Parts: sequence; C-alpha cells; structure tokens
Amino acid sequence: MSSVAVRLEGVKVRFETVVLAFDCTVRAGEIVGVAGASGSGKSTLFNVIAGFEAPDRGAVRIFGEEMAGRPPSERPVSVVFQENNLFAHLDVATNVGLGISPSLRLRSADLKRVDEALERVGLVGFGRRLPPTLSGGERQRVALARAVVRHRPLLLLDEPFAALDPGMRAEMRELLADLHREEGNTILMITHHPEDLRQLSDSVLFLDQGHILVHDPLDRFLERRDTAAINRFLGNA
Ligand SMILES: Nc1ncnc2c1ncn2[C@@H]1O[C@H](COP(=O)(O)OP(=O)(O)OP(=O)(O)O)[C@@H](O)[C@H]1O
Repeated sequence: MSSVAVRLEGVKVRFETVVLAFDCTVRAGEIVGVAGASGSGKSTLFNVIAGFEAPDRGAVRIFGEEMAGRPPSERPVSVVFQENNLFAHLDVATNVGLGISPSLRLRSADLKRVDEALERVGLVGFGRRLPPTLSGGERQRVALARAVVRHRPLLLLDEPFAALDPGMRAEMRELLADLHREEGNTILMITHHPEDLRQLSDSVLFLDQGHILVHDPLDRFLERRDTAAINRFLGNA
C-alpha cells in the first residue's frame, strides 16, 4: 500500500462567497489533528476527501488513487460525524450493521463482526439497546464501532468527542489510540481542543480562512508562537 494516505494537489472549492484551497500530504499510519477557527474550512476538507463535496479544481488521491468521480461509498474512507447520526428506532447492533451493509443484508459472519466491533469499543451486551437509552459517550462509541466494522484504511473523525465531558474525552482518546494501534489505519481528527492533539496526534493540519496554514509535526506545532490564529488556538498569551 502507498506510504501516502492522502494527497491533495491544487484542490479548490468555490462557494458563493468564498474559495477554499487545499494542498497537503498525509503519511499512511499517522493520526493527524485538524484544527482551525470556526469557518476555516475543516468540514469542507473532510467532505472533499470523503467525496461529499466535488472540488472545482485539483486532484484528491487516497493511497495513490485518484478519487474523481468516485462516490463516498466506494472510497477507502469511513467518517464519524459530531452528531453521531445513529438511527434512534434501530437497536445498537443494527446501527453498527449498517456500516457493513446499508441494506442490512447481514450474514452470520457479519453479525459476528458486529459483536466484535461492539466488544472493541467496550459495549458488550448493548446490542439490543436503542440509541436514546444510551449516554452521549456510549452513542459515540456506537458510531465508532460502525466505522471500525468497515475496516477502511482511512478514518475521518469530525469532532468525535465534542459532546463529552473531560473524563469521557480522555476515555475516548484512549480507545481511539488502542484502535489505531490494532488497525494501523490513518486517522484525521477535527478538534477544537489542544489536549486532543497533545495526547493523540502525530502531526497537526491547521486551517485559516479556507486554506491550510501549516502542517507540522506535533512538537513543532506546539512550539509555534509566530501566528496569531495558532496562538489563539493554543491559548498562548
Ligand atoms: N454548502 C456551502 N455553501 C456555501 N458556503 C459554504 C458551504 N459549506 C461551507 N461554506 C463556507 O465555507 C467556509 C468553510 O466552512 P466549513 O464548514 O468547512 O468550516 P469549519 O472549519 O468546518 O467550521 P466549523 O468549525 O464551524 O464547523 C465557511 O465560510 C462556510 O460558510
């Protein structure tokens, strides 16, 4: 497999009032924190990689393959959104099963994979529960299980811990680190919390006003004092 997970070259996305421009290279196997002020372009970056947004220009390559014209379901990508998008009327096991087959045609081997995924996120015995009966942290674990069960090599996490209290955030970070160790996948994770970066990420993509301002190894990023937007994010005086 290519040692580069994601390469964006000359990518431009034009909305009515703004143009966003992305160039970056993400190495396979890294956890990359994606940060930047509200409206800086983080979700659009994810939408371009996952295939929900077609760029007006430029090339999106994932593991060396050009993605133009490929729908989201045919990309080697799983996405976990901030609102975990679980179906409230379907039980936990069924929600996870949707990660394998959107039409829920699940064979017995698939049901075993669902059970294994629930076990890996610490939700043994939760299969028959409905999402509204779960805590916020448990619901995010279900969303993570639904992504994990797909075994796609690129995982995009859009503020996966946003609704969680600090204790839960720490627990979820540990879970994510364990899953990453087991899967050896590449993870891009949007976060507004410097602590998430410190604890998890190998490098940081920092966006500002629709473009990638820096892509630094974690240590270099944390030492930066040269940019107002990054100082604000890191809480530097
Ligand atoms: N469908 C759209 N139509 C028009 N403008 C859009 C659309 N999607 C995003 N934008 C604009 O593109 C810019 C980047 O938005 P984006 O949602 O990617 O930012 P973000 O960094 O994810 O923000 P947040 O942290 O608030 O989620 C914003 O100015 C936004 O208004």
